[in-house]
Amino acid sequence: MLHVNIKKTFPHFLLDVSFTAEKGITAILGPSGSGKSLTLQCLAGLETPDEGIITLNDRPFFDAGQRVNIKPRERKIGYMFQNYALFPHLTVKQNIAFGLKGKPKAEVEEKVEKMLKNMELERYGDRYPAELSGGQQQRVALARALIIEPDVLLLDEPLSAVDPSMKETLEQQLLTFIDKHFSGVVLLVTHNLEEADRLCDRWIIYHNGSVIQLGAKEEILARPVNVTVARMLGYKNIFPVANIRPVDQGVIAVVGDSELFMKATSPSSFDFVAIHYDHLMFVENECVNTFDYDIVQTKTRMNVVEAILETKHFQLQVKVPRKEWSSFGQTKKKIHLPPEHLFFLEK
Ligand SMILES: Nc1ncnc2c1ncn2[C@@H]1O[C@H](COP(=O)(O)OP(=O)(O)OP(=O)(O)O)[C@@H](O)[C@H]1O
Repeated sequence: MLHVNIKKTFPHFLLDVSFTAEKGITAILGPSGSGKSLTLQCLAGLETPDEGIITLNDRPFFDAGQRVNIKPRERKIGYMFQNYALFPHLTVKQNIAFGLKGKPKAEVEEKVEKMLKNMELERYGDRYPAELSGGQQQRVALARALIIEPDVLLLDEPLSAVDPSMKETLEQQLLTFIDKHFSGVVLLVTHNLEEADRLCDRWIIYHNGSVIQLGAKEEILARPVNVTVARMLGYKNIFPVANIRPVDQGVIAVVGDSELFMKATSPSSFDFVAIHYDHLMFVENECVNTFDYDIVQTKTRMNVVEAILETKHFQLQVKVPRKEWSSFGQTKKKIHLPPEHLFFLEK
């Protein structure tokens, strides 16, 4: 298990993060400038934290208190940089061998040959990066990171430079090659929610140099801890709560001049109530949390309709498959907010 608890101060930025990561791929997800790459650099030993510790299975890489700071090479951390950062003047073989500098020639050659085979690059060893496709460059970068037989693999925005038409293929390819040839801790930095969703089951959410939520992806998606995380995850239906009162089997939240029944316990503090658009339901009959609506706006994207609905009390944003929209959304004119899917959010 990788254990990270570090602080690093710059004149205009404070990184103060604590998390653990186990075998498998964990996403570090957050907006630009939130400290994701800086964390990877501290892990790899390219930046030195001011305070804290970094350990892998209790082996310290860094411990400010004990004055431990293991050299980058000795940490056995594979690092795939943003945009791959391949050396343009070196061949594929030389790029892959880069991390083995100082090792006996025969050992280097043997390892490079094996890596070329593993990454299906046998025919490209003597080419230069500019003579490769995007997918081949990606595999060279992965080979260069894996050749040191790392215990931890760091991937910094591995798909950000990829042409959108190739993204899905290269994403799948990356996943396949990692699955086949690496079994340790992988940290994947991204600011792309869909990418994190497809590649990782565990997420660490960054904001302004701090971890604001971490855990299983499904739990984070279902229950973001605050409005910042909720907005990052694409929640649009977030309403300020004026007051709450406990009732039988739940809580009533006063939202504007309306009341919403929630299957929840009274929180100690509350600012907003939220619901994911997946949980909104078009209905015909009147029941609790059911509102008539007018359609204010619709946008059709591929097979999905995004619509803004206006009830007497608030606007709701829905996203439904086109088929469902034509059979329900346009005709039923009542929307239901299921009490079990409404939850409280803090600022
Ligand atoms: N060596 C440095 N000196 C001063 N400030 C730095 C240094 N390295 C990073 N920072 C600052 O730390 C902050 C976080 O940078 P970082 O590159 O980690 O962000 P990020 O989340 O990876 O962003 P992006 O997604 O855009 O790559 C930024 O405000 C950056 O300016």
